[in-house]
Amino acid sequence: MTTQDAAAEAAGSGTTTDDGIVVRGVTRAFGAVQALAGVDLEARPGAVTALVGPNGSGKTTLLLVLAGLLTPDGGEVSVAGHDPVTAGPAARARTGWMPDAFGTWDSLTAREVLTTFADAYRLDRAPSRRRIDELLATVHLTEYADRPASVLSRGQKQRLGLARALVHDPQVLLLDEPASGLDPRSRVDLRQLLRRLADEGRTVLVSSHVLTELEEMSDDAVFLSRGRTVVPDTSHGVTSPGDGRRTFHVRALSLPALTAWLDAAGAAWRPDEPWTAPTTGPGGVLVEVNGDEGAAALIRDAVAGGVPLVSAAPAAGALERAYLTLEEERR
Ligand SMILES: Nc1ncnc2c1ncn2[C@@H]1O[C@H](COP(=O)(O)OP(=O)(O)OP(=O)(O)O)[C@@H](O)[C@H]1O
Repeated sequence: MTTQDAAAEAAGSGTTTDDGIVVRGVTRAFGAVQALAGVDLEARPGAVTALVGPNGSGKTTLLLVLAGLLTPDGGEVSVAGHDPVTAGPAARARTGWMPDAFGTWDSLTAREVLTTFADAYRLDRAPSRRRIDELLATVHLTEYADRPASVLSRGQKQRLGLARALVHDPQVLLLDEPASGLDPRSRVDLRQLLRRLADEGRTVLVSSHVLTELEEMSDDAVFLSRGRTVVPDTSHGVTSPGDGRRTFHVRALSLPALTAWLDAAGAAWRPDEPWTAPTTGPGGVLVEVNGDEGAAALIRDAVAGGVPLVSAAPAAGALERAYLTLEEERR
């Protein structure tokens, strides 16, 4: 069985294999502040899982626990099949960690920074040298490979931090606000890279406040509020995270033709905005589909059925709407 097969099987069965992340009832306090108050989370291989929550909800604390950099007070954690506390070296060997701000040693070159980490992971020198060259190219820092890290801009340091997280070819990637400081082109590159890593069967857990960006790259979402996992109110049409269903915005030259076809096909749809009067012209609706395959089937069948489709794309804003249903103030 390939990694992808295993990932598909895990996704299909709703269980997480040893290549994913499982968190059960994890707690962690800092003095009187209960940063994690019982977090449950599963992130599956082959998927990008978004970690979403207001300031102070515990995202960084949770990622530090998963990276083995902070010991939880209680609960169970498994990262790529290992407990980061009791099997730290084994867990860290399979985990790539990218903090929200990557501190480098300014006197080292970009290449030396990566070589230092490769050495710390006890990787063989020759293959790791090749891998470091590839990673520097992947994050568009080849030009800076032999220049001191002190000359790197904030965004370039972030990209070096991403390469650092990947240096030992980890199964699980933990990224805390990876896009902060990145320019638009680098953000697109990051999205595509994370998508590719997930498609290769890796487990990617990424926290960000930029929900539109998370929406474009994530398959599942986990919401944190006051140190707990919460399930947002999905009664207003927000796609439930983790169930593989997605909302697509579908537009056609004739709204009546589109809705009549959707009704006949038994598809679940709703207006994309309040309708004040029946329209006979062009328009769009939001349709629930079962993953990308469901979307592809919908588009194919609608076109075959004579619906004059104009566009069909993942609906923006579902994560944001889910987020806004969380009844929590920032702390
Ligand atoms: N080292 C620490 N000492 C004391 N309190 C801490 C420490 N680290 C985190 N906290 C507290 O724990 C809570 C959770 O913080 P955390 O950084 O995990 O939140 P977050 O969701 O990552 O927030 P943000 O979105 O602002 O990055 C906050 O109330 C924070 O003040």
